[in-house]
Parts: sequence; structure tokens; C-alpha cells
Amino acid sequence: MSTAIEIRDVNKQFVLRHTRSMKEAFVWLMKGRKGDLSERFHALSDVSLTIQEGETVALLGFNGSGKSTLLKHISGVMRPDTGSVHTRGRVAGLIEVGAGFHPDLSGRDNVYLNGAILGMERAEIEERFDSIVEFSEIGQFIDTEVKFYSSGMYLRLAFSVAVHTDPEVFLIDEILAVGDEPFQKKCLAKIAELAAEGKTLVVVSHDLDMVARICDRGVLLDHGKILMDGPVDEVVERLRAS
Ligand SMILES: Nc1ncnc2c1ncn2[C@@H]1O[C@H](COP(=O)(O)OP(=O)(O)OP(=O)(O)O)[C@@H](O)[C@H]1O
Repeated sequence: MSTAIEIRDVNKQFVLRHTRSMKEAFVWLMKGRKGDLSERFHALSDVSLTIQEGETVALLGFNGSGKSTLLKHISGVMRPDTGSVHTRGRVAGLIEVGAGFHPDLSGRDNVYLNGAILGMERAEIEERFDSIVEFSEIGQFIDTEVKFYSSGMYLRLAFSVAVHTDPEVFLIDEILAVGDEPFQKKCLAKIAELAAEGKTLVVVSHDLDMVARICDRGVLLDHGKILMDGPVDEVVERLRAS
């Protein structure tokens, strides 16, 4: 089995910009701009994680623990300040609803745009177009500009494009929550199918029962650090106990 995702010593800081009073800014200027008006915040601290091909991994933790930030590093939309992230094979991420979609274009044009962003050739998209639309159940709305879509409709199309790219690594953040129940079930069945085919999955969700069903391994994050890494049931139990 080979490595699908290799994360080594990743650190990521964000700058927290506070609103300052005129007085504070004046004092800061008078002191010769010493010190920093902004504060730095460690979103990820020395995170190392190796995920093998075919593993199904849940990133778990309380709000703000760094799960989405870590997933964005794996997808490549964020880069670490220090450390490295390597992935192998085609990566498709469902991280933010509507990301990679252009609001003024129709669903049809966005399938081509999003498919290209996810690394598909035009001929591949053409070949899979009908199947993408069928899975999404968008129907006649495929020729409507996506700015008129509901968040559930966005999700349907984005999920459908992503699974049709035939990714080796599939990343999913919370967003399934915006789909209605029948579509969520359909997505979960599709995700289980991908896992059974040996694809690598990394999932972020607060739905602990759902992740325990679809993932084997759990990684618990706390204040940007990995606190526990092991069988998903044990990690879920630890999270529930904390
Ligand atoms: N672009 C950004 N700029 C500044 N701070 C950010 C940015 N992105 C995330 N953060 C901060 O980093 C921390 C970790 O955020 P992240 O979204 O990774 O947490 P999470 O574990 O996914 O949380 P949740 O369960 O609420 O989705 C949070 O405190 C968040 O405010």
C-alpha cells in the first residue's frame, strides 16, 4: 500500500485583526510603531499525519480546532507557513459550497469550469455530462445561472461533478449538511462506494454517528494539534467524553 497524503510538521498562523480605538492607534504611532497591532494565532501547530491509499479518515474536534484548515492544506487551497503537504493522485474536494463555481454562468457551463478545475479533460466532461446532471437531479435548472441556485442545489451539482472526476483522494467538509435527506443518503451511499473501491477519504463532520459509519480512522484535533489518532470509534468516544 502506498502513501496518499503526507503531512509533515505543518504550521499555520493567522493574523487576527482587532478593531482598535483611535487612542490605541495614536499611542502606537507615538511609541514609534513598536509592537504589533495585530495578534497571531496558531491554527495548526506541528501537525504530521500520514494517510495511506484507501484509508477512510475522519478529522474530528470542537469548533475552531483546525479541521477545515487542515483539509484546505490537503486540497492545496492553503499553503503552510512551514512544513510540507504532499498528495498522490487526483484530489477532489468538497470544501466550501459554491467554491469553484462562477455565479453568472449556468449550471452547464459550471460543470465544464469546475470539471476543468478538478483536472478533467473537456472530452471526459462531455462524456460524463449526462451522468453528472442525472446524479445531481438538477434537471431543467442546468441552464439557469447558478446565482439563482439554493445552497442545496449548489451542493448537488458540486458533489456530482466531484465524484465524476474519479478522484483517488476525496475530501469532504461538513457541507453535506445542506443537502436534503434523500440527497444526503445518496451522497453517503456514493461515498461508501468510493471507499469500497479503495479511494482515500478524508471527512470533516460534527455528525459523529455518520463519520463512524463511513470512516475507519479518526484524528482528533485540539487547538491546532493532533491529540489522538486511532480507530474512529475510540476517537469518537474520547471526543464525546471531553
Ligand atoms: N482565513 C482565516 N483567517 C483568520 N483566521 C482563520 C482563517 N481560517 C480559519 N481561521 C481560524 O482558525 C481556527 C481554526 O479554524 P477551522 O475552520 O480550521 O476550525 P474547525 O475545526 O474546522 O472548526 P468548525 O468545527 O467550527 O468548522 C479558527 O479559530 C478560525 O477562526
